[in-house]
Amino acid sequence: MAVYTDVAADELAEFLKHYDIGELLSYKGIAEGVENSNFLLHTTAGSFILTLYEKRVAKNDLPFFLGLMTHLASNGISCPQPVKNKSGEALSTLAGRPAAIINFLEGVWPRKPNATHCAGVGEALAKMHLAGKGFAMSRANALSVSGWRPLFEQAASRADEVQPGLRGFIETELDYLEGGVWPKNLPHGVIHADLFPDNVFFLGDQVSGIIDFTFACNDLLAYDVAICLNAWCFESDCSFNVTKARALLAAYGRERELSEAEQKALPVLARGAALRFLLTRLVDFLNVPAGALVRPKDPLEYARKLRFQQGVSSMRDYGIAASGLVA
Ligand SMILES: Nc1ncnc2c1ncn2[C@@H]1O[C@H](COP(=O)(O)OP(=O)(O)OP(=O)(O)O)[C@@H](O)[C@H]1O
Ligand SMILES: N[C@@H](CCO)C(=O)O
Repeated sequence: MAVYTDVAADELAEFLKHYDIGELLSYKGIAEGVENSNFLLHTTAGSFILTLYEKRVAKNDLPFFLGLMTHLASNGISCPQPVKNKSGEALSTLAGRPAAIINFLEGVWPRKPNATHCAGVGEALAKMHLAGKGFAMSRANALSVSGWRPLFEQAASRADEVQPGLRGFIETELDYLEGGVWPKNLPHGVIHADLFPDNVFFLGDQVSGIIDFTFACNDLLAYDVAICLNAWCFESDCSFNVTKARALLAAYGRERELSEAEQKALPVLARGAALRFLLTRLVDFLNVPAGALVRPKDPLEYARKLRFQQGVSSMRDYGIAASGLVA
C-alpha cells in the first residue's frame, strides 16, 4: 500500500466512534504497496489496518472484495476480516474515499523468497482456489487481455523514456496476445490476481495468511498460478529459478491438480501476466501523484520477465517435467 490520501487525527478519531474497536492510541501511514492508502491503527482494542480505496478500485467492487475475505475465512483460509461498524457495514467513507477497516494479520512477508516459501505460496494459492468455490458474487477481471491496450495507451507516448524501444516491444506483445492465443476453456473460479510476496505473510516457514484482495476476480485459475510463477520464481537479476518453480507447482498440484491443458497454457498465461504487471507499473511509474507517499515499482523488471517467457513454449522449456508437478 501507500498513502495518497491523508487523514487527520481528529477526523480519524471521529470516524472510529462508529466502530466498536476502542479508542485510537496511534496511527501511521504504511509506505509499502502502491495501490491504496493504508494506515496501521493502534487502539485500546488492538491493531487494525485502515484502507482508503484509490484510483484502480471501483466502489461497486468493494462488496466483492470484502465479501470474499469473509467467505474465504469461513472456508479455512487465513486472511484479514473486515470489521463492521455499529450499523453493521464493512464499507464506509473517510476523507472522501471509500474506506474499510480490517483486522491485523500476524506475520512477515518474505523479502527474499526461497523454495520453501514458494511451496508455501503454491499450497496457499491452491487452497484459496478450492475455498473460492461457492462464493456467490462474481467480478470480471478488468485487467485481463481486453484491459491491457487501454493501459498501454495511457503510457505509450512516454514508454521509450523508460527504455528505448519499450513502446514497440509492448505493442508487438499486445498484438500477439490479442491475436487469439489466449486460452478460453480452462477451469475458472475466484483468483487473487496479485499474490506477490508482499501479499503473503509467513511465521517461520509457514504461511500465516494472505492479504490484499483488491484485484481478486473470476478468471482462469491457471492465470493466478502464472502470476505467482513470475512473482516468486525469478532471482533479483531476473533469471528464472526452476527449483522455486518446481516447489511452487508441486505444492499447488498436491492440493489441486493442474490439468494437462492448464500446464500447456502456462507459458502463454505467464506472458500475459508479465505484460499485465509491466503495463500497470509503467503507467504508475509515469504518473506518480505529487505529494504521494509511494515507491513506484520497476516496470523493467517485468519487461525482463516477459522476455524470458517469450522464449518458453512448454513446461519442458522451464525445465519441468509433468511428473515434477505431483512430487
Ligand atoms: N491485514 C493486515 N495485517 C497486517 N499488515 C497489513 C495488513 N494489510 C496490509 N498490511 C500491511 O500493508 C502493506 C501493504 O498492503 P497491501 O499489499 O494490501 O497494499 P496495496 O496498496 O494494495 O499494495 P500492492 O497492491 O502494491 O501489493 C503490507 O505489505 C503490510 O505491511
Ligand atoms: N503487485 C503489483 C502491485 C499491485 O498491483 C506489482 O508488483 O506490480
